[in-house]
Amino acid sequence: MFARAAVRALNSQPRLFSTTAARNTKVVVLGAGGGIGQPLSLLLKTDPLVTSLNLYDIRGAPGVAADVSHIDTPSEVQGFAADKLDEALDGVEVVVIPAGVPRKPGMTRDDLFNTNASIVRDLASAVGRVAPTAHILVISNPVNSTVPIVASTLAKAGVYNPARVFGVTTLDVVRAARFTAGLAGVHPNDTPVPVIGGHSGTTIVPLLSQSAHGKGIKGELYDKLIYRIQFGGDEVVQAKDGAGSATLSMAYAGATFANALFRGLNGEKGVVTPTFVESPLYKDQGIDFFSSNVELGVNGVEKIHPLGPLSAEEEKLLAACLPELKKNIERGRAFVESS
Ligand SMILES: NC(=O)c1ccc[n+]([C@@H]2O[C@H](COP(=O)([O-])OP(=O)(O)OC[C@H]3O[C@@H](n4cnc5c(N)ncnc54)[C@H](O)[C@@H]3O)[C@@H](O)[C@H]2O)c1
Ligand SMILES: O=C(O)C[C@H](O)C(=O)O
Repeated sequence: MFARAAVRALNSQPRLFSTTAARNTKVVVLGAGGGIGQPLSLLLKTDPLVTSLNLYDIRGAPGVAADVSHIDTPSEVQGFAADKLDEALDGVEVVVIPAGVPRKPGMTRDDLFNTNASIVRDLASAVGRVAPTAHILVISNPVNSTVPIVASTLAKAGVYNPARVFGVTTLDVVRAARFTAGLAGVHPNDTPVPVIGGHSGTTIVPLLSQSAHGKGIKGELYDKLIYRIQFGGDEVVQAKDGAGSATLSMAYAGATFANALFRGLNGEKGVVTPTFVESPLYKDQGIDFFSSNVELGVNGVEKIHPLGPLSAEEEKLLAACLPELKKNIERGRAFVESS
């Protein structure tokens, strides 16, 4: 069904579904009945590295599971109703969380905080209790705050391992490659663009200077491309006109990142992609979470790569990113502390 790309080296564009060998991976999707959850569950069902797929939501997961389970791939699918969260988490190695409300036109991701913070905290708390060694992939917005919420919730329970908590920023990487390829007139596979920082507006920092085809884009075209990558989410929110935000491209991005993690857990070397994790890069400025190229391995986060050389424009983008990111992270942390 999907082109199987060869093992990707540093800075190459991650693709669905690269794999080198079979592996048993038990995965759960929390929020599987939603706009992202449904197509993401479909894609995970077709991932050859997934052997068991549990689908949980406060509504609709058993129906989605019955549907997806008919797809003729080897993995076993089970659906879990609202009161069966612990059963859904039992024995899982990877937890993917797209649960929570999406934006409507005029809203920022931060406007979702009041609803999604407690959803994510409560799910993280259940993961900490039932599957404390699982890897957690956070999709629910605002990612800049929900990842610190997951980390602080697990820390409170005494089970936090920073190598196992990931904010999924792959959609920014997917958009950067697609938009840059469109301008350069080349294939997106040939235009990987590292995207660093966080996942909202100006905290999204694309490093076009590190992209073979991006580095030649200058002036007004450069400004427009950066804006489009940073505010790609708004483009979809406006086009959907009140019916939500990106779901299909996000499902693709989520399945792509999950596959990269499965490959790392499988022992494959050189699996490198940007993700929002606890990071030493800006800790000296009080910023404990940051997205950058991360090597994924058998323990989750294997190595956080240095950013590499930045252009003068990128230094400016980063200067605008850091204070906003710091605020978002602190908001997430404070929420758990006061819970
Ligand atoms: N990280 C990213 O790049 C990215 C991209 C797109 C969307 N998102 C975010 O993903 C989230 C989901 O978006 P969507 O379009 O799928 O929304 P949606 O409303 O279509 O689906 C959300 C699902 O979560 C479920 N849910 C709510 N509370 C739950 C709980 N406590 N436990 C389990 N399930 C629960 C709902 O029943 C619903 O089925 C939003 O917060 C959105 O902003 C993130
Ligand atoms: O824009 C949104 O609210 C959803 C998501 O974060 C996106 O980037 O599409």
